[in-house]
Amino acid sequence: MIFAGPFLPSNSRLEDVNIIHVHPCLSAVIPMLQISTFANRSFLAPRRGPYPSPCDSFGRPNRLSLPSSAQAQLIKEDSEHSGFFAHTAMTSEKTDGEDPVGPPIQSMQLGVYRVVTEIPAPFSPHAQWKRAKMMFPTMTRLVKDVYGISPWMFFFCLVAELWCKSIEPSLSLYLSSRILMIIEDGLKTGSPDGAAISRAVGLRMICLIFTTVVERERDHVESKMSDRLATKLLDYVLRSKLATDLTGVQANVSSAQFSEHTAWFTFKSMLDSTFCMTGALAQLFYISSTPLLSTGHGPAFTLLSLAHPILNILFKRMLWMQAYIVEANDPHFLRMKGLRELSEPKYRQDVITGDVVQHIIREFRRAVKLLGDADMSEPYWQYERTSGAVSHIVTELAGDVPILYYAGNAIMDPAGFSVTAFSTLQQSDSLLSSTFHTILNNVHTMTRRLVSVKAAYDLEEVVHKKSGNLPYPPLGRPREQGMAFELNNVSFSYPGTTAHALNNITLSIKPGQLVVIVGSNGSGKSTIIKLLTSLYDATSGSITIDGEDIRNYRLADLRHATAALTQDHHLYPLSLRENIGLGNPAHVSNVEMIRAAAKQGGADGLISKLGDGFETVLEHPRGMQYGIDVSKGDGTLLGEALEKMTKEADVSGGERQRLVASRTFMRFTSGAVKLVCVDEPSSNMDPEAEWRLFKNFRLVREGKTMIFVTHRFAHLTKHADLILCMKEGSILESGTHEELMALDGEYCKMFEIQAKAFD
Ligand SMILES: Nc1ncnc2c1ncn2[C@@H]1O[C@H](COP(=O)(O)OP(=O)(O)OP(=O)(O)O)[C@@H](O)[C@H]1O
Repeated sequence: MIFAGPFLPSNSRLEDVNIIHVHPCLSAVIPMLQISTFANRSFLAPRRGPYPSPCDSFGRPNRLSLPSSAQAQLIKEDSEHSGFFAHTAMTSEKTDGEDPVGPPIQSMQLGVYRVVTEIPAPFSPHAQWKRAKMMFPTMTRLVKDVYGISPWMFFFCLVAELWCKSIEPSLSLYLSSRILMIIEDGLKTGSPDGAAISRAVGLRMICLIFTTVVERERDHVESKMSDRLATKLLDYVLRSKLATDLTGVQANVSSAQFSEHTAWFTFKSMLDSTFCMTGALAQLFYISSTPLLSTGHGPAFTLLSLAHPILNILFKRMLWMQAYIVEANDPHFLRMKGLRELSEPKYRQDVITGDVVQHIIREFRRAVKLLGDADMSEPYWQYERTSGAVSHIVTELAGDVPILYYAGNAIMDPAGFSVTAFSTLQQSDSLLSSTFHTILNNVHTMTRRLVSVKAAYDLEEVVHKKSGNLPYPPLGRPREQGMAFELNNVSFSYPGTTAHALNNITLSIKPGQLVVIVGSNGSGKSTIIKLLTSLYDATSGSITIDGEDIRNYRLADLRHATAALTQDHHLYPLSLRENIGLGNPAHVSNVEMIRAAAKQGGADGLISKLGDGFETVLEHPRGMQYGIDVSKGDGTLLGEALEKMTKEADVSGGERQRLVASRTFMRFTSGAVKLVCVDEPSSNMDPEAEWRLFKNFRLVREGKTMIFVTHRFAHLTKHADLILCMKEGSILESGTHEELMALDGEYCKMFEIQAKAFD
């Protein structure tokens, strides 16, 4: 059970976050923290500004994410800390992994949770400047992107923010103090000036109405800008990610997490920080320069009002003010949770047929007993409680110091006491406190978010597999001939690993041959296919296609000439028509071709049974329907509505494989395919479907070299021109079925094991 903080955006999907598994209690905490956002226009504001908002201007929770290298470190140090729990302790983590990014991290145990945070670096102007310089190009590019969406909307946002964050709070403060002053004067003289009071109240009302209109319009425009920026950036990220080949994926370079609204939130944080700063300066100027307020006390009062937010920041431990990771690591707590999950419908059948109900209850009680009084409350609260009692009391008292100061002065010098000044200074205390918090929070979140935005922009720099210049098929080559391969001493290790998946493979595949690769698990069968289909380059040795080094050909041409079908291929979250049609994008709407391909893949029957036929969407994009505080089958009408909404057509595993295979048959309609690689695509198919599939492949083999990987010999090996029997990354035996049987070696042994089953 792991989750990452401070918060996930309400519109984020689980796969958008770096560390998955979001703690359910987070949803309970967010509204509580949202309540604490400060109403800075209140007439007589509460004494103490609350914590800075963890939400953006749309009320959506902020989101931060850790750099992937930090995760790697955390995962790495997992083992070092297992078994360490049930007390509060802080240890510094080593960050000596490869490619360390960001500040060092520290881990602490809070009850049943381990919490990992960054250790804030001591303030260093040089380091800050370096960091700012590093982020400057990202900031500039972001501002340009936002401006590019709509210049007038951009300027409207600037002006609206300037009004709402800088001008309006000071103006409000001025107007409310003016109303109070007139009232106070009236009380002193015994004849209140009704006209002046009405004018001042009217002005304040106008200001309030104007601000409300500006805010509404601003929210409207910002929401549009946010969506447009999101789609612009998503388009960019999509293009970059789709261009990333397996080498990049394997090296984890395309895993930059990017929630669609991150860029806008970053821009907003930049605006907010700037205008909050100018707003704070305006307030300070007003307090210290207004004669009524500055009767010797304004500046002192101003300084004292800053004590509370400063002490709060220095001493109050607030987990959500920083990026953090929480992991429930108490074994008894985890066991208790695991046992509790066994009551979910998913496990019903196993639990009932396994007759384990009593065991689960007994073990659950045992885990609860062993857990004892270990603190299970949310880590945010536990973290807050780790701050010392003295600093806590001092911080809270600091909030009252400005008022105590003023009250003391009122006793010493009653003539200089003014209720208006008292109230205005009290308001400004709250206002400054809140502004201060907002600035700090914004600067902090902006810095973190800029890292995500930079990661998204950096996707452009991902090193892709190099492409050669030679066209394929080479000019003058007979069009109806399959690919020919020569592998010479080929060895291969996957990126980031040292173990050889393939060892000194030497092999020759003639054009149009039907090759079958067999061998034990992990022997390198799929890896050979990945090299032949140019997903990876050999680590050493050479591979040629039609006598030319494979790396010299244009990658796009090779991909066009290759059809691959493996058990790792998936259905797309699109209609079945597109799922099959995309085998040949040029004919994605050609129903006749798609129907024929579906027949060859054995999927025609199942498609006709589905209500929407070829338009059925089996895989919907994730997270498109969800309920809050409602669950399917909870007995409410809402629960029932959710159930109907999320009910999707589904097919069996074997039927899925038939659909994916149909896409490969559609691919043949391009006429360009010269190599077909089929890697165990029929593991879930019934014997007849499997037999038909291989038969249909053999029927279209003309002009193509076909390579099959299989564990089931029956349908293929007797038709094979060449069988490769692999073991531990090497080719142990090669030849036809008869030749290998005559060898009486590994192949013969495997064949006989399968044949014996039928004796
Ligand atoms: N993406 C990867 N990263 C690192 N190592 C990998 C990767 N894929 C496979 N390997 C390793 O490479 C070796 C060969 O794997 P490969 O998938 O080619 O075996 P296989 O013969 O196809 O196995 P199976 O019959 O189980 O499908 C194995 O030791 C495997 O663990």
